Amino acid sequence: MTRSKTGPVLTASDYQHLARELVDADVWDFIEGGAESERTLRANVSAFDRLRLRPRVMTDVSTVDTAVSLFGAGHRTPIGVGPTAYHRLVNPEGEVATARGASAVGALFVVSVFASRSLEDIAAASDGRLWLHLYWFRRREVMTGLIRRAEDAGYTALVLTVDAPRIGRRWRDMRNGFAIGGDVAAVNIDAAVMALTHHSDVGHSAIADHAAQSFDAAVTWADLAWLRSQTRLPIVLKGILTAEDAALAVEHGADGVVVSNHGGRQLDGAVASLEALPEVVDAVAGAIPVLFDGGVRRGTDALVALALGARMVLLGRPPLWGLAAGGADGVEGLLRTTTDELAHAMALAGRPRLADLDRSVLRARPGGEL
Ligand SMILES: Cc1cc2nc3c(=O)[nH]c(=O)nc-3n(C[C@H](O)[C@H](O)[C@H](O)COP(=O)(O)O)c2cc1C
Ligand SMILES: CC(C)CC(=O)C(=O)O
Repeated sequence: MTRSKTGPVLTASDYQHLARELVDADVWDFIEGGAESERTLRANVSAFDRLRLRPRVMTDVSTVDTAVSLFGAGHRTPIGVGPTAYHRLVNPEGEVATARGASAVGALFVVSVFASRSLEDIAAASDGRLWLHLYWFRRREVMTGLIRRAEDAGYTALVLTVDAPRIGRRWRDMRNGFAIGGDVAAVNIDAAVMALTHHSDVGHSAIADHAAQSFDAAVTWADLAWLRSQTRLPIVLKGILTAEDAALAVEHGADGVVVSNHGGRQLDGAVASLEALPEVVDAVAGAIPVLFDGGVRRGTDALVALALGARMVLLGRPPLWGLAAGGADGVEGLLRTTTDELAHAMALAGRPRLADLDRSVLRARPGGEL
């Protein structure tokens, strides 16, 4: 077990405290921060406090099964690593260490298009549960090149993030003049395309300036047909928060959606992820899997999202805390801890299989709503 100066590392919050000591202040702000006044960032976490669990008893919980399959592939836990950019900001091995940690627990790892290690090196370190995340670049050949490489390296799905036609106004990054430091880079994309990300200018976020230059903000639902024509891999849309968009995603042939507000980093004031989950699940009505991210910090949070209809839960910041605190072992420890907490909660809630998790597990606190 990992130990810190103050005792054993038992929870995601313990990893967070360890990581904070080790990460440069501007990088810490980049990781922890959200858009503008960070209302949505806070709401993502506090939304879980409004629900209570309704445990059932005497249901034989002698074995608890957390295995789940998606698009024909098995995962040992429904808790995966969501796409986050530039893992080398917190550990020299970067995404290669993350892949090793995720593989050790049989968890999905969604690799960011802004990964700081090559897609091929990450694949070589993984036991194969990898998806590739994409933004929609103005230069579509950047996307097609990445898709070919991901297919060749054995990535099994694409995650297109649709909530970032531009990057949210992240005041911390703007004040810090945050830019990506010299020896860290988005190595899977042509350096000329990424040049602006290294340009520090107080009052500006370099990653926001880069996105304004290179992301295609004109994309509409009709464009999805082009992406569909480029690959046979399942396409999952990340950043869906409404029933309307969930229905459009199904109509336009998406293979899955991720209910997400990008960890409160895009539209400040947007609905908390957890609040949006029921309407998206209802609108999709079982047609495609619904995944979830935002504010999951404990196994019981994952249990709540799964009970509301998520098939899988992704973590954004917590794996970065694990990676900063302990490299591959830290990622493994963080994911194992959170999965163990989930299994424990399933046993004590009297629901030993993921299929047993439904809305009957939950009730709103008095005065609240589901
Ligand atoms: C440092 C950092 C980098 C991120 N990079 C990306 C990214 O490249 N693409 C993306 O779709 N989402 C990105 N996200 C958002 C996460 O995928 C995820 O939606 C969010 O962090 C989930 O919330 P959580 O941190 O509360 O778990 C990033 C988040 C953080 C904290
Ligand atoms: C480099 C950024 C554009 C990655 C991202 O999506 C984020 O920081 O939230």
